[in-house]
Amino acid sequence: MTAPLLILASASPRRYELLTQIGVSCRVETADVDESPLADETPEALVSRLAQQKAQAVWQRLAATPDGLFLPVLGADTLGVLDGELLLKPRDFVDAQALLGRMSGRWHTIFTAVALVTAAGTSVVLNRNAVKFRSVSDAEILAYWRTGESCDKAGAYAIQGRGAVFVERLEGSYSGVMGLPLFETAQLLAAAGIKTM
Ligand SMILES: Cc1cn([C@H]2C[C@H](O)[C@@H](COP(=O)(O)OP(=O)(O)OP(=O)(O)O)O2)c(=O)[nH]c1=O
Repeated sequence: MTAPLLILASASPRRYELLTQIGVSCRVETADVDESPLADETPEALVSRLAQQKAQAVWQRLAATPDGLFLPVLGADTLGVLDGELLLKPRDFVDAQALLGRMSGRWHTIFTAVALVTAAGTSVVLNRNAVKFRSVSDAEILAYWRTGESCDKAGAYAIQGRGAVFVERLEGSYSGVMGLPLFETAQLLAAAGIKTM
């Protein structure tokens, strides 16, 4: 087991897999962060703030421990936007049905922000993706809900799973929609001296 290069401040298994894909070994440490938007906060500001807060909360907790490793801490947040409304994780089937029904046949935006905290401070990058859904019937939405894939995903779908069948077109980063844009993440890590090759 190679020593972790960084701490991943995320419970998302997708983010762990994506970091592993580019050869970055990490240890997962999560922190509870209130993800509710501030008044009049834009989606871009919200997703960037949450990515930073997740990483900074873990950094501060580790720094306070006796063996505070001071390994860099990476955090991320993903959300969708359609007609100015946030597309977050569905609360239940009715919520998922409303989300996917609104997204059916239309373009929506998926934002993912990635934040890296090191002793030198915090850097953050924002990745923006445009996703076009084909038309999705109510019967398909119900069948999709029953797969269980919707519940822990922003926008109630997983592009890396069965949700791929809804995605007619993507302008941006597949890994960014999944929750960790690998090009931007590698750039962020390289700027902090963390090589992926
Ligand atoms: C749109 C989309 C989102 N997602 C996932 C990525 C994230 O895990 C989740 C968005 O919720 P987030 O709050 O960004 O992340 P999380 O709650 O899973 O983990 P943590 O807060 O601890 O970092 O949606 C996919 O897996 N595939 C997709 O196509």
